[in-house]
Amino acid sequence: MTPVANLNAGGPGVPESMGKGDARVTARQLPVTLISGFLGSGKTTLLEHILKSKDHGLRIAVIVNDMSSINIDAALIQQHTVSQSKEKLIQLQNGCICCTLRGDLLEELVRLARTDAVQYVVIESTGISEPMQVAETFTTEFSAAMLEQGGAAGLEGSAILQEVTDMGGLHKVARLDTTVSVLDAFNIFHNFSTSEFLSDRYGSENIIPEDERTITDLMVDQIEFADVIIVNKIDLVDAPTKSRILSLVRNLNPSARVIEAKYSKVDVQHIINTDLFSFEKAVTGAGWLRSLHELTQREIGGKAVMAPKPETEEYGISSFVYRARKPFHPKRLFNLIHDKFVVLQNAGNADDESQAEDDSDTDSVMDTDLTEEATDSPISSDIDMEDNLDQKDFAREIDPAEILKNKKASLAFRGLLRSKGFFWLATRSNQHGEWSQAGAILTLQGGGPWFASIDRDSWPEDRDVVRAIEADFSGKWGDRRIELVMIGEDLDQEAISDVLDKALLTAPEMRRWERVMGNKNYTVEQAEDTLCQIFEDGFEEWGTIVTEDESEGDHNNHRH
Ligand SMILES: Nc1nc2c(ncn2[C@@H]2O[C@H](COP(=O)(O)OP(=O)(O)OP(=O)(O)O)[C@@H](O)[C@H]2O)c(=O)[nH]1
Repeated sequence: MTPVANLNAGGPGVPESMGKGDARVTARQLPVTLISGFLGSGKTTLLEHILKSKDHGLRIAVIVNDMSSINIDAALIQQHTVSQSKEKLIQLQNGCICCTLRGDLLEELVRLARTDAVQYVVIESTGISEPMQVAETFTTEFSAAMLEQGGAAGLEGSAILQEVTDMGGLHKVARLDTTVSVLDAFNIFHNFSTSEFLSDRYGSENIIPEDERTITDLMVDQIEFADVIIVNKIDLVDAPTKSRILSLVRNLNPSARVIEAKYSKVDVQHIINTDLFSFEKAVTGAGWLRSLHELTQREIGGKAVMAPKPETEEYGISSFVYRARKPFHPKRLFNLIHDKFVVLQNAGNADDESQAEDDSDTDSVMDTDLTEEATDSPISSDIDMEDNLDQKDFAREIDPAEILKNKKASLAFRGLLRSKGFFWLATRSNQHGEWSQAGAILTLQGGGPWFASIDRDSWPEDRDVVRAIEADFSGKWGDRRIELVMIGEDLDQEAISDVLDKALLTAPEMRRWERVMGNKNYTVEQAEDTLCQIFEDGFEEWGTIVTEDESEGDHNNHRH
């Protein structure tokens, strides 16, 4: 790395104190801008633009994955510094596949922070990384967890990890200032209508087998997480498409600064030293999801509905919240979604063995004598027989091309680009399900417990939080409910609500559900077993409930 002359005194990188006598103490926090974006979206073009720009007046160190891709001329090197690092996919214990910064990058950041040579760092992350996971690298918890698992994960540079942990985490020496996502305007809508996995597009040599992420999911992550979104290659789309894109991006991330660009030419002041990044904001989920709690009453289609404050309803992009205080019938939900979405279950927690066990468990439940509740009246009388599917149908595989066709042909779902929230399944009365759909891919997995199903002693202590929880309670079943935010183009709210309503328990089924849940002779397990016999449930097991404490820092577990 080349130290550079002409220090710009007084910039953000100037150390407050260099911790005399102890090389490990570093008082300054080196500000960092993290650039994400799909391959070919214009990240390298942006880096070159930043390096050439005189507007920031800073000496910047750029950390890239592939040095050959950046066209660095001698003049740029003189003013700045470029180093290379590789990100590496590792599997964390919680099953999450994280594209994280390797030890050598940590080392590089610590080293840069200790010198006066640079005042700012820009990291170009690979096209396949989720910015949230790179951002997590800047937390104390991450350094500690990585240190513990360093050996197993094959992580190099554990000496520096130890040092970073001792210092209290990377954030003591480096500060994430801004996260930027570069979007390729030409491809954005295409990326919403594909069922491709990353490995389909980028090949198995670049993507490890455990990586089950899809193109659409990754793009949505990159949009929803960013402080600044650069809609690049705007020259390649016509004016109406540009308006649709900007409207979609604003709906997906209302709090981001959205900038249109050609060849990534943006005012660098908008992406350097903005102080926009907040880890707290990032972990509480996408802006539009937070807006669940900032609802306004609006009139849509002649009906008064609660919906998030719309950023725009222009250009046909809009959003609304689907809500229900009844659970889904598992099989009817499955019938509704299985041929219109590629349904991924327990993403990142793939455990085929436990699934095999679960299957045998289900069989044994079916073989045992029905419990008292289940036998005291004919089960089928409450169920619409037309909806009955064989157990094996839950495992029916449909060609993704057919799924895409079906989704396009579905009045309810054809315009749906993104939906997210939580749901209540009749057979899983103590745990909420997490729903996240992006384009053709719908990911379903188990979340935390319903607060109504746990002792108040186990609730968070913070009064405001308790008040918020209580505000979600309604009637006998507490906070059990369905809340799904839908974002899309020319959304037919009535059609969506109608098909989802039809997947809920009917009134007689609900009475039956309530009888089982109200039966004091049942343990929790017996009640669930009984419900499983009444309402066929072939979805994969959700596994044990993750409590709020355990899931801290787990970006997938946005409860509110
Ligand atoms: N038409 C057009 N082309 C652009 C624009 N921005 C970048 N490009 C071109 O798109 C191609 C990819 O740009 P890069 O900057 O290399 O993209 P990247 O995101 O760094 O790509 P990877 O390094 O592969 O991840 C290059 O040929 C650029 O010249 C733009 O705004 N309009």
